[in-house]
Amino acid sequence: MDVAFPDYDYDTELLLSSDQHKTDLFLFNSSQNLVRARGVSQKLVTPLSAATFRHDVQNVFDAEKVKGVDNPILVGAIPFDLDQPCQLFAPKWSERVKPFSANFPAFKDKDFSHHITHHAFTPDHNDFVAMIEEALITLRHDDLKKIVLSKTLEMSLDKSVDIPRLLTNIMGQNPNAYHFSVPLDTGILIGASPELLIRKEGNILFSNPLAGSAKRCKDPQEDKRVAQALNQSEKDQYEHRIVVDAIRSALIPMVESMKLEVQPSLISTPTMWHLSTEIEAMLAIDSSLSIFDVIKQLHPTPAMCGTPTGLAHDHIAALEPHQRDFFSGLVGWCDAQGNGEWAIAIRCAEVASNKVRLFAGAGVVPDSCAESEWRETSAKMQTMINAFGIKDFNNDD
Ligand SMILES: C=C(O[C@@H]1C=C(C(=O)O)C=C[C@H]1O)C(=O)O
Repeated sequence: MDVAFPDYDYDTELLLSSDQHKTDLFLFNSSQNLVRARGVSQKLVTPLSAATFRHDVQNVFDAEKVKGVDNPILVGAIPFDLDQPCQLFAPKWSERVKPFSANFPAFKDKDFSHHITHHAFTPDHNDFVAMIEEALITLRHDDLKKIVLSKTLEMSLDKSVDIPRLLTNIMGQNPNAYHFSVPLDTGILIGASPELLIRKEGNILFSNPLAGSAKRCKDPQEDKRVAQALNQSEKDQYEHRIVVDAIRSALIPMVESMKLEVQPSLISTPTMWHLSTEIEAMLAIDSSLSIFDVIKQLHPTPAMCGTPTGLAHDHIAALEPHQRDFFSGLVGWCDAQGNGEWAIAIRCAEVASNKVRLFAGAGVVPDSCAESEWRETSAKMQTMINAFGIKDFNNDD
């Protein structure tokens, strides 16, 4: 396939080379940075919640510096549950360059397609509805205010997935997303997330939480109506406010100042509308906080978990029949100065040869409807279904 990357003085052959299928190639692309890394110099699996985490990170960076790496980085994935092991690594080779420009060409690789030979939702449609209804009872009688519940779709495909082509297609179909391809022990975590938990550059923090969603429509007028309805939906505004309030409260003790929009704005992906709030905050100039310290205070936000966090976490463990692992966790990178960028691992797939697992979650508040949440999660999965070029599958069933 012939793809031109404008304003990009880089060897795209190498970027999208077939080496991507090797389990040691990492990519993270945002509007600010393109980080690529290859080869594992040191692994770091310490859970973020462990008392030794900060120390272990420092040891990795110190050892890299001894090896002669001037500005070492750590890249990889952090699980949804911070008590579980991370999969981070200091790469043998890495670079952080200008990202693909905003002119990144939207395109679709029409010849890239897959057929599903077997699939299974966990929970299935009936069990999902029962799970949401159980959550709704708890929401009405407990201190729980919001909970995010999810489903997974496991698929066997007719052929092994060509990861570089999948990544190209993901980027072409979702030009404004956070693109990532992260090697895990069990496969490759790859996707186009619309949501940034945190970016840190010096003492400036930036977060862009999303919550409140609607499926986009093909008809432009209907699509506009859907967006307006989302903007005016009290249920979705409430769902969104919970997330923004939680992030603001977590940041306040750490920062000197903060700027955020009073009202959320509407953003769209090719498949979804979302309510979005941009939050910018300044740490004290002499702050020694690293991006991991900030993540520990923020993650999981009520966009991925619920509120109050601990209670929502316990209910998720009790209600969801599957393990989330890295889904709704974080993917990104961090340097030795504590800067970095971590997107939320959603609209993504875990791929191992021809086996694929998708995931989608939705925020549940007292006014939620179980069937609507099933449809919302199906619509969210469509990002990756489209990226794989899967056409003969109605994921709403
Ligand atoms: C959990 C997902 O999405 C999250 C949940 C949203 C919601 O409940 O409205 C919106 C965006 C994300 O914060 C997902 O895509 O799987």
